[in-house]
Amino acid sequence: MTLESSNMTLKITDLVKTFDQPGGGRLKVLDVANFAIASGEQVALIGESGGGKTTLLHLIAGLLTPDSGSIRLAGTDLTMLSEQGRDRFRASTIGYVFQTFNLLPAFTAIENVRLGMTFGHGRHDSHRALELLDRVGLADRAHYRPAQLSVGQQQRVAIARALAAKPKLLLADEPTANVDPVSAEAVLNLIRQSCIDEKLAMLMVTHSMEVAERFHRIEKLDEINHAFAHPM
Ligand SMILES: Nc1ncnc2c1ncn2[C@@H]1O[C@H](COP(=O)(O)OP(=O)(O)OP(=O)(O)O)[C@@H](O)[C@H]1O
Repeated sequence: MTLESSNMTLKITDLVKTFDQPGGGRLKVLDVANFAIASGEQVALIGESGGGKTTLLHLIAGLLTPDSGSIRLAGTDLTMLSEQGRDRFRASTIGYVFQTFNLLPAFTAIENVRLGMTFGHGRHDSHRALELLDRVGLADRAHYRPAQLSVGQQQRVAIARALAAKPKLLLADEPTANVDPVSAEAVLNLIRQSCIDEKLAMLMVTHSMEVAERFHRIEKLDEINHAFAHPM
């Protein structure tokens, strides 16, 4: 492994992704020659609606597979793994914060956080789960279910869950889109500080230039993606 690649948490090369179109034919959504994130680096991803930002995050998370190209994450090429292998790798290597939180409604805050560890660590570590809830300011809400929490609190639980398995890369897809402006500020600061504390690299999709400007680097998808709106 070269010095350069050892310092990279993520390295994407010649990535192509197409989708079947409902009316027939395929749409090439992504064609990215090179994209990398260094360890500990915080990158904001901006781009037009429908430009392929979520698709890129899903490929990095191994939730989708590319048509061609490679996605190296913490030294492993995702495209070489089976679906089961990708699931296991994702659980231990990636934290994902969604726009819609995706908490399980029947479980309490601490149970939701512990669920983030189930596959990653193969065990439930209640001490770390409580520590994470404490970090997001919700130690006193550990036994509340999502419906008993405010929207901003729910997103903070989701952040704690994303950190639970000690991942190497945090993916966040417009994590502040559904919270009020005051909570959005708190959620954003929390994600960024948590990544520093946990020595995590981060890729966050945002529509806000004001938010993006606080990151180490801004990546404009439309500039690195040569497939933008390219019907085949
Ligand atoms: N499963 C799918 N089947 C067919 N087309 C898809 C599928 N998923 C996404 N697409 C298409 O891929 C393109 C990119 O979608 P994607 O959700 O990645 O965009 P985005 O940049 O995240 O958009 P937004 O900012 O609006 O959330 C869109 O044109 C969409 O219609």
